[in-house]
Amino acid sequence: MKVIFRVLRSYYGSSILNKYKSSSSFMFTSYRSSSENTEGRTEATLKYQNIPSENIRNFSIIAHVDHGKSTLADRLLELTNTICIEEGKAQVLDRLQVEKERGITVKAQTASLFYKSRVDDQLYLLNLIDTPGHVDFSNEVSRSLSACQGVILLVDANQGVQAQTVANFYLAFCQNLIIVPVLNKVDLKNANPEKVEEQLRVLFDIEPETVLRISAKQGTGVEDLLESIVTRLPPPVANRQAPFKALIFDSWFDKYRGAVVLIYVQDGCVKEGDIITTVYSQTTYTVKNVGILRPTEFNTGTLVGGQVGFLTCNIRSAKEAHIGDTIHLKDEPVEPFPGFKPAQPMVFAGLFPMDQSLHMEMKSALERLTLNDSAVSITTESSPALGLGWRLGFLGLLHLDVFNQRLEQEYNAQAIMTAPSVTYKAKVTSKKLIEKYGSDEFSFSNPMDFPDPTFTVALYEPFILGTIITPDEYLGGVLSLCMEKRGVQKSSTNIDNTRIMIQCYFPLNEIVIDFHDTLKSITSGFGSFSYEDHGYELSNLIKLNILLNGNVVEELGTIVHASKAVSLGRKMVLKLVDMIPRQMFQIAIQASVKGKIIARETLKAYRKDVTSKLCGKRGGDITRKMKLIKQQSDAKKKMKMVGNIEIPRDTFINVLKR
Ligand SMILES: Nc1nc2c(ncn2[C@@H]2O[C@H](COP(=O)(O)OP(=O)(O)OP(=O)(O)O)[C@@H](O)[C@H]2O)c(=O)[nH]1
Repeated sequence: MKVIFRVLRSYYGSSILNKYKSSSSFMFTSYRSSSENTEGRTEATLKYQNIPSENIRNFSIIAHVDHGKSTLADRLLELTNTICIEEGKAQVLDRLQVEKERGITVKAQTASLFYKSRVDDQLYLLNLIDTPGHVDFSNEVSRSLSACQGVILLVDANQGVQAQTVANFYLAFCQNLIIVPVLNKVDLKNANPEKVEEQLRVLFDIEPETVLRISAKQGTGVEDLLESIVTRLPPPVANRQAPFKALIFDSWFDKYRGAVVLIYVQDGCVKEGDIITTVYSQTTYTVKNVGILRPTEFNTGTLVGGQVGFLTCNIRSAKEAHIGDTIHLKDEPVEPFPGFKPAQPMVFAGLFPMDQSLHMEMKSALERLTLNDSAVSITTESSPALGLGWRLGFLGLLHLDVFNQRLEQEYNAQAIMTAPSVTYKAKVTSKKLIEKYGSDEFSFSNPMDFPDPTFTVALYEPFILGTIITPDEYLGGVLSLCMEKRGVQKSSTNIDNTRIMIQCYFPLNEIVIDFHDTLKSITSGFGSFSYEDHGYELSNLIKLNILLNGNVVEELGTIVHASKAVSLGRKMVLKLVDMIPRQMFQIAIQASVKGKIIARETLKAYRKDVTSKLCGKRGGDITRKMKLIKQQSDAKKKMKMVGNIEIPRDTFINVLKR
């Protein structure tokens, strides 16, 4: 997936560069204070290349959302004189507008820092990869980790271990990375480092004496952390004499230079002008630029074993820059890296232009945005009510929301996004469907593709394993919420004397819309949630249809578990009565399952004569009459005719919102 929010690099580039005027007294002062000076650059480049792989540390900071990763990254960049942060301008690695507005990291960013150890007086190259904390972007985390030998596990000393801390710990642990546990925000009045150390001991077997305490905001303890990175994390294992072998672990699109790929060089060396081949796509390119990120691009002309940096080679489509692919020199093949599990979209939604005449503009905006976000899946879709559009697949709701916001902010594209749904699977006996899908088992996410029950052998829905951490006092409310969402408890663990961790299996459909928000509100903001995929399970699913005056409205159909059909049907017809404007005839609004009506409301007839109020004194003014009729006809454009019934376009989305 390539949410390449980094296209914005070009927007922020110059201002960031200005910000980075360093007042360093460190060994790179010469090149930074004279960064335009070729001699200075060459000297710096040489020093950079001469760093042996034993003096390189590739690491990530992993943590629950808001525990301070980006603030710590700022502090590390500042302390190593990589940048000079102006007051009030924090989180320099969060560059996208959405990141700045929402205060969250969406896209992992990389920065190379030079650090002179106080202990052995040697120069180290530290490659820091900042990662997003939200569960929707965990594929960014696991990708970043593949270029690392160790991680800093950052935990807020006030909030303690949260659900995403657990998920991230296991991601790093399963990749055999060395973990440096760090408690952040120790400056806070309510910080309780001893208690959080105990949680780390209970949950992860981490000895309290190995835990560092810092305040990323104030800088306390961050120098000791830099020293620990050098002493506790291992260097990469690299053979610079072997043939060149590198892993692509990230990429973004630059309209002038094509895809810019981030690589981890395991062996050998690559330089500008080299001819390289990618193993997966079997394409050959000439290397144009090679360098490191500080955190903006700094050309070094070469990258050697153990290093992390960028490379451009005129890759015209981000799809060619396959994440997880291996690069080698042409005619010098190597054993490829195992690669990554591709990002699996979990949540789907239809996207339609507000105005069908803007279809082409929307198409081009989508193409550009999905180039930079390869986790978004896209297929075309058409709906009689909403026109031509697309069906998009996202990693989660936040991903969907961020995508929608970026589409509007960066491409000025006004879209209607339908209510999110998940992908179901069906096993059928219908010859027509077997022919259509090429198998008796197929996946579908659109209720319009729900197979006829007469020819359906089985239906399956996606499940997840959810981890919830909550203070004890909210346990009752949390368990009721889990039951309401069809959760089945797997385990519960007391992580200290006030908090508990519960693991439950849930149908993804139940948690996709508002689970996280409800959990936050019933736990007064103290509960946290993260989830991982748990495959498909057999489920008693049915299709709920909505009928207007006896005609089924396909766009209002939805897939639901049989146990919830009646309550959902009731809720939908009640909402529709409020949403559909009264018309000149009575409308029967019904919900049905397998042809049986399960809920009904009636919308009374009403004729709106917009000119009636013009009777009386000003009744004869024709221009005013025309104006009102025009206003009414403009409003009608926002309506959709279904049979002879007018429905406001946004009804299709709002009725399914819970
Ligand atoms: N008091 C105090 N506040 C801190 C400290 N470190 C970070 N914060 C604050 O905590 C909030 C979250 O910090 P971020 O650095 O954005 O957290 P993050 O982990 O990068 O968040 P995501 O990118 O959304 O995952 C910000 O308001 C910071 O100013 C600290 O050491 N002390």
